Amino acid sequence: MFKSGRFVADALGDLRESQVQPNGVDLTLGAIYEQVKPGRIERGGKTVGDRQEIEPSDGMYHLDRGGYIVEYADRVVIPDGHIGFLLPRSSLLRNSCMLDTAVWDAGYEGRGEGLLEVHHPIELEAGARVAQLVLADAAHEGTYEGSYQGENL
Ligand SMILES: O=c1ccn([C@H]2C[C@H](O)[C@@H](COP(=O)(O)OP(=O)(O)OP(=O)(O)O)O2)c(=O)[nH]1
Repeated sequence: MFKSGRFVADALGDLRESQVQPNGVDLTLGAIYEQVKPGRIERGGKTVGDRQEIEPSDGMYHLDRGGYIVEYADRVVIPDGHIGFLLPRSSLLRNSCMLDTAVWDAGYEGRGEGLLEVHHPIELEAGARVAQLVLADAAHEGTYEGSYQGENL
């Protein structure tokens, strides 16, 4: 069963009321990076490629077509007994953009990242709501202990 937005908000704490939605909470734009060096994914490990931060002008990002790493401004906590899914705000889709996301594991805590695909130039304000996090009940063995634990805190 998916939890209510209020439940998700209580799990994360420290959110603006405008971020609380009926079925989840909206995450906001913290920083945007452009990858400049290749990463590497091996059978036993991985490396994230170097990136350069893009600076907003007067608080606004003016993005051309391309792929960008987005860091969310909000600290996410996935409580035991749950799994998180992050979905793009539909206004991004309606503006020819997509946010690609993965599974948020039980026990993860941090300011996570996603891939923003810009298929038509767009302007995004720092702190704008860009995605919605939902939580569902889930069985799991152990909790997240990977290299992204505690990232960007
Ligand atoms: O869109 C997403 C989805 C998940 N995460 C966070 C939460 C998740 O628990 C953590 C690790 O995700 P995943 O397990 O998919 O990463 P991995 O590449 O398999 O790394 P690891 O080996 O550390 O598990 O990253 C994000 O920041 N963005």
